[in-house]
Amino acid sequence: MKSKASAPGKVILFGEHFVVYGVKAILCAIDKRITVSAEKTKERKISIISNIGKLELEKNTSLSEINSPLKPFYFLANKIIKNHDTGIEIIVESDIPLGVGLGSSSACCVAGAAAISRLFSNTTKEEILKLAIEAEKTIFQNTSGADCTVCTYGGIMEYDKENGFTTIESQPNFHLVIANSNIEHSTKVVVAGVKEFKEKNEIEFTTLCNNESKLVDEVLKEIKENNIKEIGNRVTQNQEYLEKIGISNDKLRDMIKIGKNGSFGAKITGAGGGGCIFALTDESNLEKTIKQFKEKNYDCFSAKIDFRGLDTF
Ligand SMILES: Nc1ncnc2c1ncn2[C@@H]1O[C@H](COP(=O)(O)OP(=O)(O)OP(=O)(O)O)[C@@H](O)[C@H]1O
Ligand SMILES: C[C@@](O)(CCO)CC(=O)[O-]
Repeated sequence: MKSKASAPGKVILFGEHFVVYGVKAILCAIDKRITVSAEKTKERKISIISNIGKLELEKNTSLSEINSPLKPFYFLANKIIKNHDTGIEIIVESDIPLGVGLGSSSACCVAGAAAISRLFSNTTKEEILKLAIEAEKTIFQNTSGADCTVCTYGGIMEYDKENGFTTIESQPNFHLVIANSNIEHSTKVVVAGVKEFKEKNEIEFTTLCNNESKLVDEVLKEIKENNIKEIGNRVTQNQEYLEKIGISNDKLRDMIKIGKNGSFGAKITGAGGGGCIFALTDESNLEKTIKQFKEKNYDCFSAKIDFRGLDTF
């Protein structure tokens, strides 16, 4: 028997990094996916095959001995098959570029948790999300849980660490143009850098958290009114807060300048330090924005909101 699951990547529209410290964020899932298939095997090993490499280990290997980006899959498989007399083979297929802020790790953890657990029982989305966050913590202990949540449920949502998520019911008519700096980041490393900034600048960081929190509340009102111009201004304002915490660089600033030129606003999305930015557009300025990135030889594509979330088949 084979079990298959897929989960979308994501864009953080507002609130990355501040969400780790309890501020509300706004996120949406995007139409790029990771698909994981899992199959029981007679050989009692855990084997993982992905476009980024392979890992094959005996059951019950200590996690501290595993130095592989495939560790979250091993963690999930070992936890789930612990009491079953079986091995497992996992295959990962991805169309989400890795380490650029589009939630590849969360999509892996969500699709992995679903594909593996559903070989044994009919796990709910809630249970899968819990497993996925545990798996993500094997590579990035401090995760806010925001990314796994939106990859599980899809759509557009507000999220905070204490209260979890609330779906945003109004479906704004915007398009996102995502441009990739092709500078890979490690979310864990960038988040650690922000922690250092916070510790050295406690007062400034608290002010930034308060400002971000107000900004997110205003955006939630503007989304209801579909006021795209105003939402775009908030995107640009949010980027200023991200500049202050040190996760931007010259290339990202150049991309944001290009993005802002044709669109309603542009900012980094995800951890930063590299990775992607997005520009907020609608039908009126979508093509122009894409053209401007292409003219400067930036890798870019338009993304739609994914409303499917986790899919199992
Ligand atoms: N195709 C893949 N196959 C296996 N593992 C993958 C794949 N893509 C991503 N991963 C997992 O996700 C990790 C990258 O996660 P990281 O958090 O650094 O970036 P991201 O999730 O793409 O960005 P962000 O967290 O900012 O959205 C990899 O080290 C690996 O563990
Ligand atoms: C940087 C961060 O806010 C988002 C990464 O996509 C980290 C997190 O929320 O776990």
